[in-house]
Formats: sequence, C-alpha cells, structure tokens
Amino acid sequence: MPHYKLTYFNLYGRGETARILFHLAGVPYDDVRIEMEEWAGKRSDTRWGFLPELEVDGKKVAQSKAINLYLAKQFGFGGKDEWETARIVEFLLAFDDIGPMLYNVYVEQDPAKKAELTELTIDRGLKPLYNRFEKSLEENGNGYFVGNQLTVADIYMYVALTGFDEIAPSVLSEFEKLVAFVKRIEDEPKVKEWIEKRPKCPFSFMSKK
Ligand SMILES: N[C@@H](CCC(=O)N[C@@H](CS)C(=O)NCC(=O)O)C(=O)O
Repeated sequence: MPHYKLTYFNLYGRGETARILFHLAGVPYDDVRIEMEEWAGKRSDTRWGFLPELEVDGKKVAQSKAINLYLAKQFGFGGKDEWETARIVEFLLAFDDIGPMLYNVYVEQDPAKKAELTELTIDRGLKPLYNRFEKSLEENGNGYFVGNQLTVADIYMYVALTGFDEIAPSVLSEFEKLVAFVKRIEDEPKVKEWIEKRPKCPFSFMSKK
C-alpha cells in the first residue's frame, strides 16, 4: 500500500473530504495540520502556494478537488462509470461558481459593507445553489447525489453544507431536504465513527461557530 501524507491546516474546509475518505477506506495516512505561524515559511514548498496537498509515496498532488477525486477513485467512491464520475465532478465544483462572491465577503474590512455583501451572497449565491441541490436530490431520488451508493459527491456536499452552516448560520435550516441529507450522511456508520473521533476544529478561517 502506498504511503499517504495529507497536509492542510487544522480546519475541516478543503481537507476534511479527503480525511473522511481515508477513514471510510480504513487506509492509514499522515494527517499533517500546519499552524498559521509555520505557514509563511512553507508556502514556497507547495505546488500552487495553497493547501491541501497530498503526497503519495513522496509524489505530490495539490488542489483539493484533484485530491478528493484521486482518493475516491482509489477507494471505490468515485462513481461506477465515467458518467457518474463526471456527475461527481459537477458537485465537487458546485460551490466554485459562487467563489468570487465568497471571496469578496472574506476580504471586505468595513463591517457595514461586509454585512451587506454577506446578505447578497446568501440571497443570490447560497440560496439559489441550495435550491438546485435539493432538486438534484429529488431527481436522483435515493438520498445520494450521484448513482445509488455513497460517493465522494455526498462526502464533499456533507462537508461543504455543514461548513457553510458555520459561516452563514440559519441558511441550511431553511432547506429541509438538505438537512435530512446531512443527517443521513452523519448517520452512515463509518462517517459517524470518524465524526466522533476526529480532531475538533473550525471549518474555515471565516467560521462563526
Ligand atoms: N483551489 C485550491 C484552493 C486552496 C486554498 O485556497 N487553500 C487555502 C486554505 S482553505 C490556503 O491555502 N490558504 C492559505 C493562504 O491563502 O495563505 C484547492 O481547492 O485546493
């Protein structure tokens, strides 16, 4: 078995999907969590200047979506055919469409403007996206986002939905089907086991809870 090392911050954010996949697969790995103070000195060693990065027998791959898909394929959570894999990638990329809105909220320093941008991002970004997620669940009809078994799309959506619930509390609770989805994933026995034992940390540098 290869030697895996996942390097990220002590956050759930863009690292937690990979950590859950490792736990689901029962595959050992080094779960390296960098402190912000050490980060400045390490950035130039990374492929893109960001984390997470995965090392597999010393070879590095970066970009969380590439990491998630690679691990999912290795461990049997990457879809049963290329069509399902393409559908999975749709969900891995879904939040990226509102990335610029989220970034503007993150960098705004003026509290009043930040509050205004936050409302706008919730109304024009998050809520329309959540409506589409509910439709996708309805269309697939079996509690999973893609196909008829647990895939990395579900794990990623679980991590993202619970994460955004920290950043923008009260949005998720308006979407009954997504709340039920989160509960179902949390109740998957191996996911539940990981949630109970995992190191507790915030989702993001923006987390409010
Ligand atoms: N597209 C990249 C984005 C990575 C990213 O933005 N990582 C953040 C943490 S979530 C980071 O490294 N921040 C440190 C910094 O900006 O200095 C991915 O999905 O992996």
